[in-house]
Amino acid sequence: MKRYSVVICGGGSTYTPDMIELLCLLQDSFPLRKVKLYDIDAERQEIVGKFGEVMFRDYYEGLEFSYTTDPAEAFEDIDFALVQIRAGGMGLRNADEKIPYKYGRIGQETCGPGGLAYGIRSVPAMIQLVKDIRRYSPDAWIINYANPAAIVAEATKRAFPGDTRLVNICDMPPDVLNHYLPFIGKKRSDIWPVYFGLNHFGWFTRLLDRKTGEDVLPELMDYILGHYDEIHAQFKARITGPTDHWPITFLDHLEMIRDFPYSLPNTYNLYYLYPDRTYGHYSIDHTRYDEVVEGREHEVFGLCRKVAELGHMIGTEYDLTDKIAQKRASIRDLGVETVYAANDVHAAYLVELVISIINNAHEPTLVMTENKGICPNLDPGMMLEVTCLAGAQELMPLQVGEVPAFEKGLLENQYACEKLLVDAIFEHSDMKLLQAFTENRLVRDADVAKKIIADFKAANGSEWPEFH
Ligand SMILES: NC(=O)c1ccc[n+]([C@@H]2O[C@H](COP(=O)([O-])OP(=O)(O)OC[C@H]3O[C@@H](n4cnc5c(N)ncnc54)[C@H](O)[C@@H]3O)[C@@H](O)[C@H]2O)c1
Ligand SMILES: O=P(O)(O)OC[C@H]1O[C@H](O[C@H]2[C@H](O)[C@@H](O)[C@@H](O)O[C@@H]2CO)[C@H](O)[C@@H](O)[C@@H]1O
Ligand SMILES: [Mn+2]
Repeated sequence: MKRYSVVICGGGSTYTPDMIELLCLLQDSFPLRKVKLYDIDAERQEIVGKFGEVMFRDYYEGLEFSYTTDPAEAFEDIDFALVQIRAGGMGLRNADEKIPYKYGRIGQETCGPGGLAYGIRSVPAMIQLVKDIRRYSPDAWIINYANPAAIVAEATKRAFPGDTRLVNICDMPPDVLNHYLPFIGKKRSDIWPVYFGLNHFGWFTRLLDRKTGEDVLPELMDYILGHYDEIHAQFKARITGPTDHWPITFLDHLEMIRDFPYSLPNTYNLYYLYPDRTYGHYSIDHTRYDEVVEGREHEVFGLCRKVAELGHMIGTEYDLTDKIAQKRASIRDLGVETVYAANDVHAAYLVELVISIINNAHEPTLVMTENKGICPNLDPGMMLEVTCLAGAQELMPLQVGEVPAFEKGLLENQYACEKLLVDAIFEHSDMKLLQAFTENRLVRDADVAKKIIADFKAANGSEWPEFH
């Protein structure tokens, strides 16, 4: 079997250690000859790079591993670029999330005004990154997680028209399935999902059993509504404290399902449909940024430093020998647990896509792709997150059909906002920038938009492009 070369862009990402572990677990399904990390922050990346040196030395015989800040070194001779950069870093995520609260608006990483500011940084960063990758490895697959994925997808659609090996993905929809499918005795690999929406604003409308073709979403909805109090208590019991973001999110999500019990929504829909409730989860003094720095970043980097200090994982409390031996079978049987307090479905979802591509397996995978009639009553230019069959040459979208009035109204408004923002970035247009912020359901008011934009401009300094 061919052995592949992979570069992880954003090597200093808190998700990289989990990704490295998964690559060790999947040596048979996704055999590698080379793994490189690439980042613009050498110091941050070195924390993960030193960890990767130990893990790969212990568990990946013959693999060539390195980490660099040099694009030429990073992008020469690669088959897959796995992208998880954070343009502007966590410091500006803090600004994205705190500034809107100053004006009574939700501060969130990818939604609302914070997501728009994030998009203003991510678009130029991603366009440069793709250009750099294409310069050295024109045929490499670029699988992108960098957010805000909806805005990045809209911008890269325009900047790289026809680039069928540039794919934007999100781990939220599979995470929603991981939370609910077990209620009907299923897991993700048992079903073909039918989903539509923009990234972080979508709905599952059918869940087709891969054996029988039967739509099991009605069964799942019946189960949820029939056992609502029991599930609510179960989800509530998972909340360990006021900063336990995901269990709190999924409790709100369960209540949203009860209000709109005909489809399975994305958790991010909560921001748009329940803005008062989601606004109240945070404040100008404390947002998700604080929880991530105190939580995932602290835990993951602490672990990386410990393993680097030990110089080995084999024979220590971090030994993965048994787990690797057990898991080397297949991605499909991969349990979602990992040794890290951080993420699970994040790495698994991306590698599942890659394995489908290298095997030309045409697995059903949610990715962002141009509408062009998939949902005929939505703007044809929308970068819709829909089910595509992932093959070696391209990802082929499944048709969805007309969407209902409620979802159509929400998505057309959100797309107008995202499209205007990308217009503003490409045209350096102050007017379109103000229109994009004012259009957004979480801003709505031009006076508020002007104040938020002014504060974002000050906070972003040189990271904020010229608008006139
Ligand atoms: N699509 C999804 O569903 C999904 C899921 C989880 C995380 N993410 C995204 O993945 C990214 C990483 O998340 P994180 O919390 O680990 O971030 P992080 O801040 O921990 O790490 C991001 C890394 O990217 C680096 N970076 C920034 N700009 C870069 C550039 N131009 N070139 C190379 N490296 C660059 C930073 O120096 C940093 O080391 C974020 O954009 C996050 O929003 C997306
Ligand atoms: O607030 P963060 O940095 O913890 O997470 C923001 C990201 O949240 C989603 O990714 C989730 C993922 O869906 C969940 O299963 C688990 O792995 O945690 C991830 C992040 O913690 C969302 O899809 C991303 O776009 C966000 O960046
Ligand atoms: Mn996402």
